[in-house]
Amino acid sequence: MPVEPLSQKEIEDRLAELPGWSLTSVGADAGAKAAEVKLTRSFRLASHFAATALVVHIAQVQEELGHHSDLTLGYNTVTLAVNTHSAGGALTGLDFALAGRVEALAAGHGAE
Ligand SMILES: C[C@H](O)[C@H](O)[C@H]1CNC2=NC(N)=NC(=O)C2=N1
Repeated sequence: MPVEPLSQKEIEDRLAELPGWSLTSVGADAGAKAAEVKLTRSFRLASHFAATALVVHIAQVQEELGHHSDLTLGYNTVTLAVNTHSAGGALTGLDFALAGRVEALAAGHGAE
């Protein structure tokens, strides 16, 4: 099933509902490769183990949705960055659906 890119207005409206999430430009290089925009958020946790548990929980949700962020584990931080590869790297409803699911579970991990 094809997924449609969201318009700039749709992106702004959905971002307004997701405090803590922002758009970041990643992957630009000096040559041919253009920067991609990703929907991004970082969380801080109480410990490395707590951060690792959040990564596992997010991975479960990503498998359920069939949609996967770049998911980075730091010492006590977890960072997600996501766009939709099958839409050419555009932002789609799938990215915001994942962000909403992650918001709902992160609080239960004490993530800030
Ligand atoms: C078949 C499978 O669902 C697709 O390859 C999914 C997997 N996870 C994905 N994740 C992201 N971020 N974008 C995609 O287009 C994508 N496609």
